Amino acid sequence: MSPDRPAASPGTTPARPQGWAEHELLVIQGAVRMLGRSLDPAPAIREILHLASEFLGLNRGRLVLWDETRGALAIRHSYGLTREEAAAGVFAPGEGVTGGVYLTGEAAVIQDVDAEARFLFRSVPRHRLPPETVAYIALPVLHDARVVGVLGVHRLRRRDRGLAEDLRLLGILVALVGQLLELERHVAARTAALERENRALKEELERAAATAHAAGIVGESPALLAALRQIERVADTDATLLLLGESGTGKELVARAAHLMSRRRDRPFIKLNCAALPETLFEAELFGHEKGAYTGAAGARAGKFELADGGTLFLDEIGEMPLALQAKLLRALQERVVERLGGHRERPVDVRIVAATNQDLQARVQAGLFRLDLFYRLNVVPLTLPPLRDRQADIPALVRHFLNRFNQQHQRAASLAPAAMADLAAYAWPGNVRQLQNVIERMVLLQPDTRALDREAVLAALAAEPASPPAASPARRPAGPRGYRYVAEDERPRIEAALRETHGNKSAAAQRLGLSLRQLQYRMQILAIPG
Ligand SMILES: Nc1ncnc2c1ncn2[C@@H]1O[C@H](COP(=O)(O)OP(=O)(O)OP(=O)(O)O)[C@@H](O)[C@H]1O
Repeated sequence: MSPDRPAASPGTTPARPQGWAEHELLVIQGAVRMLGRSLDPAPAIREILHLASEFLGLNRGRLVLWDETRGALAIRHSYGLTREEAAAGVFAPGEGVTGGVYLTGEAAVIQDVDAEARFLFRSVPRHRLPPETVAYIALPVLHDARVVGVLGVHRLRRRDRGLAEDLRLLGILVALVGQLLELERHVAARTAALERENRALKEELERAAATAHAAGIVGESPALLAALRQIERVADTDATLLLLGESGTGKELVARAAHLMSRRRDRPFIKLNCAALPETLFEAELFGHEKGAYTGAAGARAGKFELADGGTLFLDEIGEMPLALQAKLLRALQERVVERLGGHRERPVDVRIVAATNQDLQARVQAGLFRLDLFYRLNVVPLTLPPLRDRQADIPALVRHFLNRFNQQHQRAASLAPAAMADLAAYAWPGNVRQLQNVIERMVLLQPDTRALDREAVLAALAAEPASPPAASPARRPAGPRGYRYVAEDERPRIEAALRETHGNKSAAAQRLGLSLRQLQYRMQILAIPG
C-alpha cells in the first residue's frame, strides 16, 4: 500500500468519513502514550509522525529545528524520508515554505506543491512524490510564544478528509512535540548543570589534594578528602575553623594546610598551645606586654595575636584555655583589637583563627569549663578529622611516607615486607598518625640488619605499644572509643604469642595487642583459641 493512501482504519475496513474521528483518537492516544516514556524525545516524535502517516495519511512528516552548528534550520526527526532526503532538508530562516513558517510563526497550508513558487522540493524531489496533486502543511512548534521549530507533512490533495481537519489534528500533535522538546531542553540543561557541578567538585578536590600534598598531608581516603574539601570551600574566607578529632589525627597539619590554601598564605602562621602555658604567662603570650608589665618583663613584646597579623593564629588545645582568658579572647575576636599587658593602647589586628581540640567542647561548656559564647564564636566551621582506624586506606601511604622520611633522617635503608603491611593496617592506632609515625621511626632505628621488616618485627613493635597512647594530660587521651578491628585468621599468631608471653594473663595480653579485654576475648572466641 502506498504511504499516501492510508487505510481508513487499521486493518482492512474501508474508509468511511466517520472513521476519521476514530483514527484521530488512535493517533492522539498513541502520541500521549509516548510522552514520558523516555527522556530522549526522538523515539516519541518518530512514533507520532509514524501514527500520523499510518492512520491519517499525513506523510513524510519531518520536524525542522534550529541547528546551532550549521547555523541553519535542519530536519532533526522524520518519518518516511530516506537518510539522504532528511539530510537535504536544510533551510535558512525565511527560505521556502518551511523557513517562512519558522520566521513568521504562521502555519502554511499549500494546496498544491506544484503551483506554489515558494515550495522548494529541497528534501524530497518532485519525482519521488506521487504523481497526483500533493499538498503540504507546515506548523510552527512554539515555546513561550517563541517559534522553536516547524512540523511539516505531505498529503494527497484529493481525499475524503478536509485540510482543515488535518490542520486541527496537527495543531494537537505540534503541542505534544513542543512538550517533548521542552522536556529535552530541561534534561539537557539539568545534565549540563550537573556536569558543571561535577567538574567543579572534582577540581575542588584536586586543588584540595594538591595543597594538602604541599602541606605534607599524606592520604587520599574518602574520609580525609571530605575533610580537606570542606577546608578548601572556606579557605578563602576568614571564617573561623574549629578542628576536632582525636589526638594525633593531624589537626595541626590541617590548620597549616588551611593557612596555605588561604589568601593569607604569605603572612605568618602562628601557633599557640593553650594547654602548655601556666595561666599567668598565657595572657602575655597571647596579647603581648609592655616593659615592666609584670615582674621579669624587661622589655616590651608583641603577643601571638600581633605576630599573626594578616595571617593565621592556630590555637591548639583550645579546650584547655583558662576561663578568665576565654573572656579576653572572645573580646579580641569580636572587636578585632588587642591590648598588651600593662599597655593602654588598643591595637587593631587582622587574624584568622583556627582552633583545635580533642575534647568534647560542648561537654566542657556544660561542665562550666568553657564559655558558651566563645564556643559559638569558634564553632563557625567545625571540622572533624577522622581517626586513623576509620581510614585504613591511608595507612600504606603513611607507612611508606614515614619509612622514607626516617630512612633519610637516620641514614637507614629500612623496608617493609609486603605481608607486614596488613598487620599495620589492621592495628587500631589509638594514638592515630602520631603513634604510627613513632612506631615506624622506632622500627627504622631498631632494625638490626638489612632484611625487610617482616611480620614478626611489626607484631613485636605493635605488642610493645601501650593500649592507649601516652596520656600527658587528660586532653591527650583519644576522645572516641577504641576502634573496631576485623578478626582475621592471621591475627592468631600475634594473639597466641601475647598470651604465651603474659602467661595466659588476658588483660596483659590485650594491653600488648592494643585491644580491650572484650575485644581480645571476642577474637579468641572467633579464632577458637583456648584460654
Ligand atoms: N595525614 C598525615 N600525613 C602525614 N603526616 C601526618 C598526617 N596526619 C598527622 N601527621 C603527623 O602526625 C603527627 C601528629 O599530627 P598533628 O600534630 O597535626 O596532630 P593533632 O591532631 O594536632 O594532635 P594533638 O591533638 O595531639 O595536638 C605530626 O607529626 C604530623 O606531621
